[in-house]
Amino acid sequence: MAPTAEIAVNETPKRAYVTFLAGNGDYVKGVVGLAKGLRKCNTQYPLVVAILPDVPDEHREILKSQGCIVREIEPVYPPENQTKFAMAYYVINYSKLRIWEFVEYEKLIYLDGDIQVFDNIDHLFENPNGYFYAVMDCFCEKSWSNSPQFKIGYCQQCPDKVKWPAELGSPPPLYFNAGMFVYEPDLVTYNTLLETVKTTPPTLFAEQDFLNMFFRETYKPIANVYNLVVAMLWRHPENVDVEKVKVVHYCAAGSKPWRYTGEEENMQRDDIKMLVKKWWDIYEDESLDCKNINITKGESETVPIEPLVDDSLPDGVELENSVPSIAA
Ligand SMILES: O=c1ccn([C@@H]2O[C@H](COP(=O)(O)OP(=O)(O)O)[C@@H](O)[C@H]2O)c(=O)[nH]1
Ligand SMILES: OC[C@H]1O[C@H](O[C@@H]2[C@@H](O)[C@H](O)[C@@H](O)[C@H](O)[C@@H]2O)[C@H](O)[C@@H](O)[C@H]1O
Ligand SMILES: [Mn+2]
Repeated sequence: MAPTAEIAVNETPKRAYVTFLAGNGDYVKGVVGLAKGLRKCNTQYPLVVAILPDVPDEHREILKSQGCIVREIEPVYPPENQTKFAMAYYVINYSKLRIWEFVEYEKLIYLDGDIQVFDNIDHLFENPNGYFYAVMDCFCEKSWSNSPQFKIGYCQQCPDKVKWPAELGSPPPLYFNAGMFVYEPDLVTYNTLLETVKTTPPTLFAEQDFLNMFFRETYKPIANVYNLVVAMLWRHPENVDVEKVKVVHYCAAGSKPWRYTGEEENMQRDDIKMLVKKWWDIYEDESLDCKNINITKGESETVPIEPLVDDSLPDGVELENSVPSIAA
């Protein structure tokens, strides 16, 4: 029956998680933590790391020893500009756009290196194709202070608290955080992205703003359990149930676990300390190191995936049904 088996294998849709690593600094710790966290929650899929040429060999070997698929990409730069990004280093984040070229995969989930996955989210791959799935961001942190939303005090997480002024026209379209998204790579989109970026004046949040503009028509919000931007804990606690959170995004100033000192604003919160410890528990767990894994062939622990029940979206925002697949 070999031919059927071969056809079956060829038709298996290739899926993976993908992250991005630049420079010779300490973000490699974030990616190692992410690789171990994905392993701990028994994902069926590999982690691809798109690296810039400046990532040193030593870091590349560390990632390979943790079972990552390491792929070097060329940088992508925005057009010459006088823009003051919210963070100067954001200019390198345009290189994330290269992951649309990974067309050997049918669908990918992108995760920033400062993200940790604490519960299996493989079911997100079952969401209907043709859309860009991501979690809505928050505009309340100081990093947004040069934005019109911040100056007005408007945030999409609580659109009724400070309403968008009618004189400014309709409220901005729903805006996602680009630290986590579900997408389908394809070369037409890839080439259009690269062409469009050449003529798009950069703005505060660099490639995050660009991706929000580019995918505005196909963006579908998913629950914040899939990308908890930690600032939500103090900016919109009413929208967060930390017990249900599956993915944590350590993007607030001072919250990167591998650099955590507890000195910055909000970093002495019990929930931040708990989430940083959760990250370290995985990072330091040697049983999760790739070389120590000895799954007997054919055995794998199926992770129960509880149905997503989320009532934390602001009124009027439709949530894409992230229907969990039944574990195979
Ligand atoms: O020096 C750096 C800065 C950023 N990144 C990558 O770019 C992503 C986006 O940057 P960051 O998460 O710091 O942005 P934030 O989400 O905090 O705004 C990181 O998660 C890393 O994957 C990196 O590899 N090296
Ligand atoms: O290059 C722009 C970056 O913009 C986003 O980070 C922001 C955003 O989350 C704000 O809402 C927070 O206030 C801020 O702290 C944080 O840095 C993405 O997480 C990151 O992947 C990347 O796209
Ligand atoms: Mn991030």
